[in-house]
Amino acid sequence: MGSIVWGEGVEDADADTVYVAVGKNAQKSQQLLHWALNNFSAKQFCLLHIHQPHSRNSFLGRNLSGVVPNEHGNQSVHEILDQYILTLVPEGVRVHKLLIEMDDIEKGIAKAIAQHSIRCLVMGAAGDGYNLGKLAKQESEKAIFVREQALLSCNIWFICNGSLICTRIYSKHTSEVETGRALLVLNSNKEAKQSKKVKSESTPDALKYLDSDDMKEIKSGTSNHSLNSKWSFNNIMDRSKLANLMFHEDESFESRYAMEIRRKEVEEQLAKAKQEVQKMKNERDEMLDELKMVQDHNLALMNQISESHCTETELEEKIISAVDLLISFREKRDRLRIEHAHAVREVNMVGKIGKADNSSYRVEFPAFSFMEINEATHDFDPSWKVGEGRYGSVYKGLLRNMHVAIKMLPSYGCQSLSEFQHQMEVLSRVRHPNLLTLIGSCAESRSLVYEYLNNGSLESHLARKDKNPLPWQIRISIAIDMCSALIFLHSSEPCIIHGNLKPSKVLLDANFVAKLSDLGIPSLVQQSLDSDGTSTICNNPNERLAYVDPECFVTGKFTPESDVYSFGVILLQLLTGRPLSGLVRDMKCALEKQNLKAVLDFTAGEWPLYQTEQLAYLALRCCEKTWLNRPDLVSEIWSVLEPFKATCIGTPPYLTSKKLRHVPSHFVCPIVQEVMEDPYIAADGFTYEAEAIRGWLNSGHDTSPMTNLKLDHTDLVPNYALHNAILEWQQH
Ligand SMILES: Nc1ncnc2c1ncn2[C@@H]1O[C@H](COP(=O)(O)OP(=O)(O)OP(=O)(O)O)[C@@H](O)[C@H]1O
Repeated sequence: MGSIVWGEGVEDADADTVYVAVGKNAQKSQQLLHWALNNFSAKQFCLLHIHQPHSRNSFLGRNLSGVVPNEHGNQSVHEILDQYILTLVPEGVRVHKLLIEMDDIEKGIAKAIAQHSIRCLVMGAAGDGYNLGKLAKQESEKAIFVREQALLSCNIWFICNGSLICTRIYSKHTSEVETGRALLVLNSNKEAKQSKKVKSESTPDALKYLDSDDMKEIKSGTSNHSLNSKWSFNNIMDRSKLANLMFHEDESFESRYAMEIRRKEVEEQLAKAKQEVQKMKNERDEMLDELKMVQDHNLALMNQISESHCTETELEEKIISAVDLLISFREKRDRLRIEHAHAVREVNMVGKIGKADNSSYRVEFPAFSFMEINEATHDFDPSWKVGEGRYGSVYKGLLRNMHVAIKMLPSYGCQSLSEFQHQMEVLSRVRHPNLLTLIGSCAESRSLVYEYLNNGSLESHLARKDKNPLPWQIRISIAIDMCSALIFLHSSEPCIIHGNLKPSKVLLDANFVAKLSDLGIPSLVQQSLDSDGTSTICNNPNERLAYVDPECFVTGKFTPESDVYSFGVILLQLLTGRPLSGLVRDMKCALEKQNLKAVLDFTAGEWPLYQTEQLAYLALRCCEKTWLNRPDLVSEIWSVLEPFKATCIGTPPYLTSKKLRHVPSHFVCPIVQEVMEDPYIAADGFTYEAEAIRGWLNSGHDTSPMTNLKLDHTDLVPNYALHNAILEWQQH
């Protein structure tokens, strides 16, 4: 069915305009208009009338007093509406008119709401039922869309007899419809509360602060009113039914709309989820790429590691084979050295055999005449006498430009000339850096010519303690020198026993190198006294017997252990500087009390206590009465003394004392006792003057000049470091 719309000033209407639906009944319409004017503060109102042209109860033709319609039609409706406005509306309030021609009032109202975006509508509640929902259903989808766009919501106030019956929200897509329905049926406080939420700006002042209780009152008021007027009540119920019906018809549309909204939301969520999934896929792909890279890298590293392992194994094998090769080369080198040494020896032997005179093999041993001896000693001037012992006087002398010490043997030990010379030859072959060198002899005067040592004997140094006491380093160095000489003697073939070891027989050279003197003298002298030729002791009961092995008094014979005993006593004297009496006892006592300091001679300086204690125990063992309990010279005594070599031989502080030592001892060749010009290291580890050690080796020796032990080889290595040190020292 078509419709005609007349609007006067409607184009000026806005969202705040309050529409009042006026009908055929002038009284009710006036009540509506009154109520709207009283309850809305809006400045614009619009009278909405649905004209039913084909109805016999048409509004047209009636006047305010309900007169019959005339033929002027629409013009009359406007007049009537104008009359409403003139009589009811106060000044300052604008009122428009909206006239819609349609046979169905509900459709007309719905159309007006949709077309004019009515937000606020006041209409009668006791009139004919307006089925707004039906209208909505009949509208086309396009119309629905238009209405949804234009009509967000429309508040409808239902007025009956000048009072508000209920309010309703006409909407297609909000839950406010629910609220509207709740208000319409007026059956709960909760619903009334919800109604409060839907108040628009156009809500009448009277309703603005309505709560559930207010709504209850409205309900009760309405109910009371309905009780008073059955017609009104029934009419309201009809309206309620109508509204419910309208609502249910709207419900399917609402649900579709809700579903559409939901669908859109779901689609949006789905799109978001898809984006997320895509993003995660991308991330996963990136991570997979990275993982692949890492795996590749890992594989490459593993390959490298395995290659490294292979290389390592190969290198290890190479090292092992190189070591094997080195060992075999060394063995070969050693074999060659031995062969070389043998070859050299054989060459020397052949050379010697080739010489007509076998005596040339003998060490050249000067024989001095009595005249020379006499001259050297200035006619045995007592002022040139340096000492006198049991076996004769000792003179200092200058013989063939050499400073010598000449020992005059007693005449009672007279031997034949040949015997004396033979004995001299034997003694002259016994050479060691720590043995007083026998330079020559004078058979005529039965004198022996020795190198002269200008630092006197150990006895004299121990006796004058107050004047320049020997430092502990020199004392230990002396013990080392003595031990070295004894090892040499005892290891000689045949074994040579000193047999008269005591401090007076330990002479010190300019460098405080100790040299044992008087080797073989007792036997030389005793041979003439004792027919059996063995070494026996003189039974003089004096102090010198303190150095004699107690077992010799029982057996009457000297043994290598006898020298060890004497060495022990001298070592105790070196440590303590004490007289012989009670020396062993005091040392034992001190060690038992762990108070070595009590007996040590601290004029020698600060002894290294731990090592010194070792020496003290060693000395006591040497002094054991039973020779079996005494320590072995090489394996025990030397092993204790040797570590001191680095500290005590050729090192400060005593070397720095020019008063004591002018030349560092390690600059001096142990064989020739002169500062070395061309130092060479032999197989024994000692350094010698090249010419001296070569002479030693060439004369058939294969033993160390220092230890008399067999040399591993006869190779000599130049000692450049020592050579430089000597040169540097000589320059200063
Ligand atoms: N080569 C020498 N250089 C310097 N002084 C020496 C030399 N030989 C001996 N003397 C000195 O002569 C002193 C006498 O020594 P000698 O060996 O004759 O007798 P002794 O050892 O004192 O006693 P005895 O021989 O009766 O046991 C020594 O104490 C020493 O001072």
